[in-house]
Amino acid sequence: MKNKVIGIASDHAGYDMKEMAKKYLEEKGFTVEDFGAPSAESADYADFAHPLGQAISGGELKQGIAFCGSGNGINITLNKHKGVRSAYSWNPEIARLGRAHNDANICAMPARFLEADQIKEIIDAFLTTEFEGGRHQRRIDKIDL
Ligand SMILES: O=C(CO)[C@H](O)[C@H](O)[C@H](O)COP(=O)(O)O
Repeated sequence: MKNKVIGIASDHAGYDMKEMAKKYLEEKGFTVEDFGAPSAESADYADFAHPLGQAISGGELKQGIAFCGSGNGINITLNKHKGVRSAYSWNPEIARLGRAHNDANICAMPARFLEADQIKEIIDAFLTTEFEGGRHQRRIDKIDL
């Protein structure tokens, strides 16, 4: 398990915010493993979500950040992977709750509906919040089929 490594993925619609977030995370001292998209050229979110989901599900990476235009497609795809809990995070409080209550291991955001500063705040909330455990662990234990 790589601890200070964060996986990141987007489609074309999330590409610019992915690049921005990658730089922000690197400035904070994280190593970022980029699963694409490689550019803002039209692409399909599942092609980049699945490799990130596999890395989290397989235990190779502990946490990830993901973007698509609305955030829906990439979030839906990531959550198909066993053990992945991708929280659809459109503001910092939702991201904080995703960690505190859901032990989310991926933070998925709607790139076309957020400014860069909002995304930085969401990432900060996601990365600095600990899982509370207790009753929330019992609930999480019931998620995977
Ligand atoms: O938001 C998305 C999926 O939930 C994608 O990022 C796409 O951008 C969206 O589906 C719109 O597609 P388009 O090819 O960018 O018009």
